[in-house]
Amino acid sequence: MVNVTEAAVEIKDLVKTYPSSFRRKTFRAVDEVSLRIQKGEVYGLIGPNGSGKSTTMKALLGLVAPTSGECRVFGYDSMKVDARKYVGFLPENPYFYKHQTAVETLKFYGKLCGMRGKQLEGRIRELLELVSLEDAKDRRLGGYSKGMLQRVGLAQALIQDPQLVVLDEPTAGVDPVGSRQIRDLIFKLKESGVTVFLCSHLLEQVQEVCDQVGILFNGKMVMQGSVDSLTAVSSQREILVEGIESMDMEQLESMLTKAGGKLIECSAPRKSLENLFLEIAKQSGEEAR
Ligand SMILES: Nc1ncnc2c1ncn2[C@@H]1O[C@H](COP(=O)(O)OP(=O)(O)OP(=O)(O)O)[C@@H](O)[C@H]1O
Repeated sequence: MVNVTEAAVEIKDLVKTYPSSFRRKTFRAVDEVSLRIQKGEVYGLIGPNGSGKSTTMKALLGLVAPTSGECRVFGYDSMKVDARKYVGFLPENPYFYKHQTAVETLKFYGKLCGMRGKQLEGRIRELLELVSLEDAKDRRLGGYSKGMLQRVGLAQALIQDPQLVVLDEPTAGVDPVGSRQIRDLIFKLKESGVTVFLCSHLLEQVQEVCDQVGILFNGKMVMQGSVDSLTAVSSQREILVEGIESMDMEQLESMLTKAGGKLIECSAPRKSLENLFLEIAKQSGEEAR
């Protein structure tokens, strides 16, 4: 059973060094990183290439041994087998046997987790429905698109009904329709109380889906907190007006000046390129493949 009194993830002063060829010095891929994820939260780790995101995740999963510091999953030391019972993982570049179908792949991973028979078959059915791959379940993965492969990867990560899911770039190489499906899946996981720890370069989606965000640069955690607290510009207010054909800008500006403010920008709002793309995809009846 998951320890209900513990945080889902606790990383304390994590350091991971690798040998560097330069004068036999070591290089710090992760440099005293600490973070805590409460149960049911979605936490996003962001940062440029090589900033230490994957290494932090791998240390949490016990796939790399920390040089110093500690990582705990529901209170269990990450290097101990107990910590892995409640965790699902989607690696950055998941490798699947291309000759297997989605059902065969999920059966393989389910068996690795000790699942068998009716329990495993039922779980596979549920997951194929969750990731919308029922129609393609008997096709070989060699013919799957990148978006479909990522969804098989997600189903694989969820096979043993984990309480914590670690997703390393879940939308890498996936088009906007596919990445929106993955975003919706993350929302579904959150709704069902699963804790999600992800890293991504799609900052708009991270902002949409995460409760907490950590920003890594050169292996160091430079900022972390709730998305709202990090993104709010507390000294400004945004007002969106509809139904005015022509506006006396001078009048508006003088009103704002009288109230002690200053008009910084006045323009028609824009939709994001992502929303525009999704609208067009919908209009042209594009089904996610
Ligand atoms: N096994 C290893 N041996 C040596 N150096 C490594 C090893 N694994 C990672 N590194 C180095 O550690 C640094 C952090 O790598 P990491 O993969 O954690 O970054 P990342 O933030 O996940 O990058 P990306 O966004 O490109 O996936 C990089 O400079 C990388 O080259």
